[in-house]
Amino acid sequence: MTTGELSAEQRRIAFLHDRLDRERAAAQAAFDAALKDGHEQRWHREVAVRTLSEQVSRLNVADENLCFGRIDTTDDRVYVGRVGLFDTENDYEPLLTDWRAPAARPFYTATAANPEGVTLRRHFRTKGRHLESFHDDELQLTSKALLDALNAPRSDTMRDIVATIQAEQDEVIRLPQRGVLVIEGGPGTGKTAVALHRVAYLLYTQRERLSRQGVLVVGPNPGFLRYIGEVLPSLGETDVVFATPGELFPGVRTQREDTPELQALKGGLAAVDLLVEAIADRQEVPAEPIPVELEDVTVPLTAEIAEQARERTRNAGLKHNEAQSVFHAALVDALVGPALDLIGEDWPELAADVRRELTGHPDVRRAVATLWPNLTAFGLLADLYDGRCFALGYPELHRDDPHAWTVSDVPLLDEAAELLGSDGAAERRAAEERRQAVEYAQGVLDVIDTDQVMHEDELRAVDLVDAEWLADRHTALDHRVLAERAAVDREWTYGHVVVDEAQELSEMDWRVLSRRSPNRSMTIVGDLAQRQAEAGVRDWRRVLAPLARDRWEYRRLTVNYRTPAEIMAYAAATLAEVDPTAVAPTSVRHGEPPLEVTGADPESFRPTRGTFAVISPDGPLTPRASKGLEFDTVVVVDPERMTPAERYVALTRATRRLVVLREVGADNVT
Ligand SMILES: Nc1ncnc2c1ncn2[C@@H]1O[C@H](COP(=O)(O)OP(=O)(O)OP(=O)(O)O)[C@@H](O)[C@H]1O
Repeated sequence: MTTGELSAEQRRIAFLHDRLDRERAAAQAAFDAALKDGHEQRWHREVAVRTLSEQVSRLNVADENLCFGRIDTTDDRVYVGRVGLFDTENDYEPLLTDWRAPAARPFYTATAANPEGVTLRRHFRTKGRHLESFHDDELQLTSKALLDALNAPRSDTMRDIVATIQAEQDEVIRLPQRGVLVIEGGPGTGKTAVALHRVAYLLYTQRERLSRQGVLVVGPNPGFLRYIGEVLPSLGETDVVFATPGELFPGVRTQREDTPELQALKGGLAAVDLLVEAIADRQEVPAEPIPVELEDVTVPLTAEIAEQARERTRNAGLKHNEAQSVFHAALVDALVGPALDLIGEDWPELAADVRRELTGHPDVRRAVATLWPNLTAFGLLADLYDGRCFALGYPELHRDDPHAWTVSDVPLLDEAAELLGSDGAAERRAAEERRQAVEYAQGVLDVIDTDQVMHEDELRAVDLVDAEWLADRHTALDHRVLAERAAVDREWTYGHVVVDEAQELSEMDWRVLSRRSPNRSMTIVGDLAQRQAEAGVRDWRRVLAPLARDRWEYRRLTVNYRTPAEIMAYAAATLAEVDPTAVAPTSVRHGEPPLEVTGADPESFRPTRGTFAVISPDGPLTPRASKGLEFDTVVVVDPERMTPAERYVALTRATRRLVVLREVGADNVT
């Protein structure tokens, strides 16, 4: 690196920052103008405001590490960065190429064996707008830039890896979005990083469609979602919904986890049959006849009559709630004959009169509400856990507070909602929202109409549009952020779904996800050797067969970017306990061997620099909660009290130093 070359590159980078500033100023000015624009129709203005504000935020995050690389081929030079910048005065020549664009690809994939025409690959190290240094690699696999990135101390949140994506990762990131993609790899192979960069890549290539439907990223717990939450915004992407499996049913608050046995029971496919039974159990026949007091006679609604109506209704094959009106009609049908017998007279209109009286009769309505009640998913499950489970032969489902929802209840709630069908609440809510929208629109039109004194031949707003039409336009452009709209709508379907730590999900969880992704465009990320949940995945094929039939691809990542080789070698014995045939990923870095100590205070290992965690079966960070996370220094307390899979996860969280601590009392663990 000569001084002349460095200053030439410095000038280039300063020039790119200057361009970025100009583009940002132009986007900001257009955004301000769109906000103030009173002439443009409201919905056009709102679309413009939204698009421009997204553009401004995308350009805002590009300041840090704007340009991080350059590739030269025999006839071209490409600067690679976080966003694309173009020379508007020169036929839109690219000045900086977005890392996701095809032209940037050789930056990640060229190797000495397969240079793809690349004669030079240069990595820049910048601080703010200043270029501190650069280095050229000889297209070797582990470049200095990668090692610098991996050796840097970690922070509380994961960072993006755009500057150092490796070839095997790049291939996965850019795979076309067809069907389901499973990415498997050992600890630290960058599965999470790759899945998130893949989301950014898909949003770049299909922004229009994906930002309308949104992308859902499912992670194991809120701590993990906080840890990965900054990666996509740092890449300028915000239309992404993050959720844990326990948050996938709108309105549920999960307070705890079930025992492993209950998780297995609730997570297996047999739970669908259990719910079907529980619903059937709510379609009752009366123990004692229910009197229906007609004007002239009292007809007993007997068990036989109810049974007859129930069979007819069940044969109609509708969902429970949607079948309630069928049951009502069937019950009336079944009551007409006995009523006529009791009246003991017969004239042509009598049957029709009796039928009319029965149909509107409050006793019949009340009987319908008892024998075939309208049910919510919450109501069905709470009633099951409260006591009905005994009669159904599942006493273990009983709990004192039936409303204390657990994470494994969530797929049951979703399945129940699916089986029950609409209870009418959503329709009633939608009708009320619609009524309010029309009322509001009418108010707007009234104001416009009275505000302006017009000549009588002039067309007025109310001559051109009516409140219904205006309300339609308003509803079509619902500008709540996508995450807010999706979170409250159980039937929301996403353009793409990413599932991280996917090995933990039960068969019932997969059914929920398949309902959120009817086009089955999914990226599934996991490692079977790290599975801790009893009801989790043991074989990808078993999960994927009902989900995607044969429309899925499988890719494996093989290089460990987190854990030094010495720590991986130590964890190998545990991996063999989990699965003797499993192969550990190859670490890129070396470091110190793990330290084994007995009876010390875990806090005494807290380093002066970098992140630190104590992973213990008693917490505060349990092996389960440490899934997917990493820390510079990790103390693993009493690994023998962990299952092999828990121990494997705990031992592979350290980026630098691992201490294995035995025989400390729980009191010592803070
Ligand atoms: N190409 C890369 N350049 C720089 N850092 C990388 C690269 N690939 C992965 N890393 C880093 O390696 C670490 C591990 O990555 P990540 O958490 O995505 O792995 P994982 O496969 O999901 O691990 P686990 O299965 O243990 O959860 C992270 O700090 C990530 O930023």
